[in-house]
Amino acid sequence: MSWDALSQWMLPGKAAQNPIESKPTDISPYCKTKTQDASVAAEAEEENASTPKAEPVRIASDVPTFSISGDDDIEPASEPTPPPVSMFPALNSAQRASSMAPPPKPAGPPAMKSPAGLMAPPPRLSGVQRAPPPSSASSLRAPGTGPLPNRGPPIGRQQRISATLSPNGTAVSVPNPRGKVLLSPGHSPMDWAALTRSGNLADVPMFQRVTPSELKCMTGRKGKPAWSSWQGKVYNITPYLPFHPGGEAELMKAAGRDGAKLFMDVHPWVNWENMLGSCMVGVLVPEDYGVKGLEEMD
Ligand code: HEM
Repeated sequence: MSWDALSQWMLPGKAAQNPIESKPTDISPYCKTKTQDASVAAEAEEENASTPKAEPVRIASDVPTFSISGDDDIEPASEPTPPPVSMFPALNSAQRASSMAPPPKPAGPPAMKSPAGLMAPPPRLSGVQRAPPPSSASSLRAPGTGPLPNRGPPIGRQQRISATLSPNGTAVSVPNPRGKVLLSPGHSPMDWAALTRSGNLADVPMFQRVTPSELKCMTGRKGKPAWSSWQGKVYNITPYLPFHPGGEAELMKAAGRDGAKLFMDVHPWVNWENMLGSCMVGVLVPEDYGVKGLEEMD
């Protein structure tokens, strides 16, 4: 197949007129904060105290001694400073004597304390059917109904082109002022070129003389073929309908009548005769063509 077959459908010198070509971070329960670290260490110390352990032999001189009131202001870094004892309210104050009631406990069942000091998980709702967890495979499954993505238009239906692919593969919306359609698979211009070479597509036994009223009859509806005339010749445009880049509906406007004006208004650079040569039915004759001939014979 050669592209030459397509270029011959363009009228010489007209192709150039074609405008187309041209919350702060969530910390996991396993990730402890500094305060959690301190409490966990305190718990561990308590546990150690209750567990009997072998005591190492200690030499009294190893124990460091400190003087609180002394001038020595160097504190050993290894010993943590004991937290200051709260002196408020004062030991002899009325507030202490009245002994304030503790804050009320929250209503509801007491929260279970887990060994790690973490909150217990919320109770499960009994009787509630849980939905299965979304699986990654479900997103790969084809939907039961509706169109599938990226499959193009349904076969047998033409759709106006409204998007194309950019060089990086993303869909780009483009204006389609010319009204081109997406042709269904197997109906490209190349396919049409191959079909026209395969034989005669006029669907008539021999060349016909077609009167205007006969042409008017061939509308492509009610089982009749669609014929159209161009410069005195009549063509069967039915086989070309699914191949027409402008869509079937547009082409059907020329059915049953002279299509020259419509054709030239849209694409004067297209070569009708070359494209539809194998669809030629015959020639257009005046309405009284046959009658006149018979009258002359009388
Ligand atoms: C009957 C013979 C016809 C033939 C052989 C024919 C052929 C073509 C071709 C080859 C194209 C593509 C043009 C391009 O890519 O530059 C086209 C497009 C188009 N045709 Fe036709 N056509 C015919 C009749 C008609 C008629 C009668 C109409 C309108 C009533 C029409 C409307 C369109 C439109 C809107 C487009 C898309 C826009 C464009 O390409 O300019 N065509 N046609």
